[in-house]
Amino acid sequence: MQIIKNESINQIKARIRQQTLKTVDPQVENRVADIIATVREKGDVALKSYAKAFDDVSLDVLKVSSSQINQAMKSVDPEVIAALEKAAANIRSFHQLELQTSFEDSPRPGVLRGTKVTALSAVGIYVPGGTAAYPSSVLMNALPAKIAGVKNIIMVTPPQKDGTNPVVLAAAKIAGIDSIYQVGGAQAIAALAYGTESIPKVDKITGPGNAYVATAKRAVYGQVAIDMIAGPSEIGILADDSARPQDVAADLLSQAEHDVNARAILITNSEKLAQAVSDEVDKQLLTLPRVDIARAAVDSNGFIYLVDTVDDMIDLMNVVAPEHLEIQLENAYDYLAKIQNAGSVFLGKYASEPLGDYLAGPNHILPTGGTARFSSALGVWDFQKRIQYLDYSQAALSDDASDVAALAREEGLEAHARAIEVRQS
Ligand SMILES: NC(=O)c1ccc[n+]([C@@H]2O[C@H](COP(=O)([O-])OP(=O)(O)OC[C@H]3O[C@@H](n4cnc5c(N)ncnc54)[C@H](O)[C@@H]3O)[C@@H](O)[C@H]2O)c1
Ligand SMILES: N[C@H](CO)Cc1c[nH]c[nH+]1
Ligand SMILES: [Zn+2]
Repeated sequence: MQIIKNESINQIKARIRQQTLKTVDPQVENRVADIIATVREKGDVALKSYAKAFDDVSLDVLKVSSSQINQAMKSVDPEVIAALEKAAANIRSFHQLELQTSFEDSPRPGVLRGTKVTALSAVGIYVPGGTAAYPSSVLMNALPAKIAGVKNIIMVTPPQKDGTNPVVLAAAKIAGIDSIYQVGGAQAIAALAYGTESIPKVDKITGPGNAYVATAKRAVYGQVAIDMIAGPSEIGILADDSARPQDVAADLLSQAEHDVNARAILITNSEKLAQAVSDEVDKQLLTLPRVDIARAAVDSNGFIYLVDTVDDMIDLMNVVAPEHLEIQLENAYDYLAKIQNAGSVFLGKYASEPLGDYLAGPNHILPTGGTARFSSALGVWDFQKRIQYLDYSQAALSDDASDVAALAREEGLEAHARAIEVRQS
């Protein structure tokens, strides 16, 4: 990892902003625009042809049958099923707390105001599956949608040579999802946004994916809703001399191994830790099965920033706005109040990031590329919407009529004023 030292805070901020811009690639944008246009024009034919081109899989049918799902459930190691069940229970209990409920008030006699919360009707959940299968992303996507009460959940995941990964199908079964299509990448997002002969069009698309998936979600926004830009994984770590280099390096690599475009950033006030972590990363890399992916990520997006104070460290990390933020400082909880921008925060030396990826309960579908400045973790709220309503009595309308009419005429909107006044006669 590159160690950046002897630079001013402003110089480092400029560097970080420059690196964040790199997460939007114009070449990927053009490729994705082309894929979306082709899926809109050719539907299932385009999906099957992209499955062959990008995933090297020839498909007759896109939908996974219920017998395949049931068979998968039986074929998976019971220990893995038990771990999935435990994760599902934790994710459910955490997300249950996010459920928004309807409310109403009556500010005075004759006036009733309210907000009715409903579930979205149809959502598409993207489960990544290019370089690895992600059963955990099935649970993270589907369980909040279920808690919200979404009736129609369509899951898409890239096709695999030997059929969809059985653990992914088992996770779908545990989450209660039975509408699963073998389609990935930008073409899957296009199919969910516009519909094809096999795949129904949805109201919102959620879920993580690589740069093609994230760029496609950005491109179809407006035609459908999206949850956020949840692209290649990122980790930012704030650590001082009290942290163990081997822990910090292991956690940096845990996200680097996701994608060649993953980002791994350490900000520290300790030169000793900076050097030790850099050495540890080089050492631990060599023993990872996904060494090529992790090395590419670390070489292009792995940085260690050395600054003077903990306040500077936090200030810079708020500019990075990482998907995951670990605080490996003494009394980590005390720093939480100063964190403005991060997808999810892991406090102290034992809250290692993969706990959140799999089991603890908070969601692992999180904003990347600096979008944690304005986006949040996937939650039940993403699958709910709100309808406001109003009820007035004749007397209450009379009380308010002249004020509404005055404001309407001030805006030059005479028909508005008359709609109120016609009820006075
Ligand atoms: N931010 C989050 O919340 C979060 C959570 C989990 C995973 N992730 C990220 O999800 C991603 C998973 O990536 P993945 O690649 O393994 O699976 P993926 O499902 O995201 O992407 C695979 C698909 O990408 C498309 N593709 C690949 N190369 C292409 C090319 N050259 N042109 C056009 N399309 C192409 C193919 O259709 C392929 O099926 C990683 O980046 C990981 O970091 C992010
Ligand atoms: N770290 C990923 C989010 O960036 C989530 C994940 C799934 N499996 C393992 N990790
Ligand atoms: Zn991960």
